[in-house]
Amino acid sequence: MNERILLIGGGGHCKSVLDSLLRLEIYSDIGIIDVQENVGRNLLGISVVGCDDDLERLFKKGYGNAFVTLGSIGNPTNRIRLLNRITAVGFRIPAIIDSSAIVSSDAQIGTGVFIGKGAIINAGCVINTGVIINSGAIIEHDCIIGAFAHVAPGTVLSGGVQIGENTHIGAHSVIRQQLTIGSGVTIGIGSVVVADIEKDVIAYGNPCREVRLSNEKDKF
Ligand SMILES: CC(=O)SCCNC(=O)CCNC(=O)[C@H](O)C(C)(C)COP(=O)(O)OP(=O)(O)OC[C@H]1O[C@@H](n2cnc3c(N)ncnc32)[C@H](O)[C@@H]1OP(=O)(O)O
Repeated sequence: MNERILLIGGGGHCKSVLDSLLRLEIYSDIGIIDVQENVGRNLLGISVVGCDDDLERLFKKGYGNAFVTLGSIGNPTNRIRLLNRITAVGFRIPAIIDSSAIVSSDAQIGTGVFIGKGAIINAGCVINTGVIINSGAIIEHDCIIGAFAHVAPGTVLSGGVQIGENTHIGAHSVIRQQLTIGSGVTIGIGSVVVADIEKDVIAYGNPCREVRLSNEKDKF
């Protein structure tokens, strides 16, 4: 346990990732990157050691790993920007999987992926770069989750579901087997999805219906 890691973004999602990380006991030194006014504060006993402008300096100081801990509900633009930034600096970017999650050895997990407490990823799944599989989500066999998607807590993806890039699946939703949900979609909390959903829409309800197109106002 002699590796050091920076967590990029010190809000609520960081707290979840940090809690998982502390239980894993992989890293000897964890630092948080946040806005300038938060430098010196701490989260779960871990210090905010700098802001975005300090990344190069901290990399040279020996923080070899970094992980984006900014959350998103619908628009992952900032998560993508930060992942590109830490990649450019040269950090190694791990996947972080909570010790209580069950992940099939037959699943492929990309870099920068977070898998939260009690989540299940079954055989044949592909979880692409920067995806968040949040607490208690069940991703059944052969699902493919596009980069930077967020599957919120308690969601159930039946077998063979495909989720597009940047899509948010609202907490406690259920998706019928073999369906495809496009990229840039937000599915509302508690939805029951029984048909494919096209890209760039907001959809919710039981049965889940496309309500309107995604636009900048909607993507919060
Ligand atoms: C760890 C974490 O916390 S992860 C985050 C988990 N959270 C989520 O996943 C939240 C996802 N977001 C949602 O579900 C949101 O409700 C959205 C994106 C679907 C809609 O948000 P908004 O556009 O702000 O909708 P708003 O709250 O104004 O509601 C508009 C209407 O839609 C209805 N509505 C909103 N969401 C839903 C939903 N999920 N199911 C059914 N109806 C809904 C509202 O009741 C309202 O109806 P009305 O016009 O008859 O009063």
